[in-house]
Amino acid sequence: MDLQGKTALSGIKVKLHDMSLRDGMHAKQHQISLDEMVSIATALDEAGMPLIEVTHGDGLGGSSLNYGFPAHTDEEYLSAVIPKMKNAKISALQLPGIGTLDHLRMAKDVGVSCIRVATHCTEADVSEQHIGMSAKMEMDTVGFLMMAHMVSPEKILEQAKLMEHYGANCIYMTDSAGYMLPAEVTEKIGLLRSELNANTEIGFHGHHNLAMGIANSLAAIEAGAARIDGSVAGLGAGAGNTPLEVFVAVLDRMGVESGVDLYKIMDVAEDRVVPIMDQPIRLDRDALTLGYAGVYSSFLLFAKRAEAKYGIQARDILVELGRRGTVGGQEDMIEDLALTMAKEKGLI
Ligand SMILES: C[C@H](O)CC(=O)C(=O)O
Ligand SMILES: [Mn+2]
Repeated sequence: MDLQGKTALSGIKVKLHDMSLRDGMHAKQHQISLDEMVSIATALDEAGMPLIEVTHGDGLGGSSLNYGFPAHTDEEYLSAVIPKMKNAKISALQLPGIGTLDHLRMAKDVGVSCIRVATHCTEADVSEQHIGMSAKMEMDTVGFLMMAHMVSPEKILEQAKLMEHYGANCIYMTDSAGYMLPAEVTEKIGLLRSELNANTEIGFHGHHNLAMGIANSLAAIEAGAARIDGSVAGLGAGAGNTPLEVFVAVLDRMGVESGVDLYKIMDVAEDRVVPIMDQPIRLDRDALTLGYAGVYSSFLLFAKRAEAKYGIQARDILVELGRRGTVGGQEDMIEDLALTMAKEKGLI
């Protein structure tokens, strides 16, 4: 049975980038074992996934009281996975201020091919050193602008141009809160595509907090994005990332070439990723609140833990975090806020 119809995207090629073993680390409180990492990464490689990200959820050097201590160091994870890859390239995320240039050198030494330097969407200027060094080491160098719903298309473009100028060969527009609707993705990616250098690739990283992961990723491709992030079975922060096995099925139906085998990636989801989940990745009321209120997806488990500790509903904490315009890096404010709210309510 021919399941494909001809669509406006037929024949387009897109590069998928798996986040299960990096963004998924948030959902696993950074406790994925080495065996689980290797088992999922080798199955993804076998399925034809071209790029796989591996590190602490908050990138190289994320291991800390603020972000959470992982089961293993980044170097241990990377050194376990990279030698097992037949075709897939491994990327590492790096947030300046968390990851250092020494982490970057370590990543290069153990065989990481792609460095993604992430900053808040108004702070690209802090990425100059990291992007510059990664480009100098001739790595695939990506600038990753987080919480991109908080600013105008023109601001995103201004920040993207800085990253491009520092040496990034690809710029990501990142919907960290899963807040965006397709029209916003179209506008922002479209502006980047028309104004950045023609040989600079554009990427999109979505979260599924309003169930828009697939629709937003399609809008991004239509507007000119060549790389799309997602994670198998959606294993990622909040309601997870764009679920890759679903996205591959949709791309197949649309005639878009991803090079990923649909049945094999379905099996990775079912047989390897779902069994390691601590809780089902689903749009519960708290994950939905992230998307509705525009809150950083990694805050979800922090808010749930604060609810358990102080008796304030995670939803109320998240709404207040959104109202205050908090961004990644302010994880310590969550407990502080819950404590204040509990005192105001006379709970403690
Ligand atoms: C450090 C964050 O988890 C990066 C990311 O995946 C996002 O902003 O979304
Ligand atoms: Mn993310």
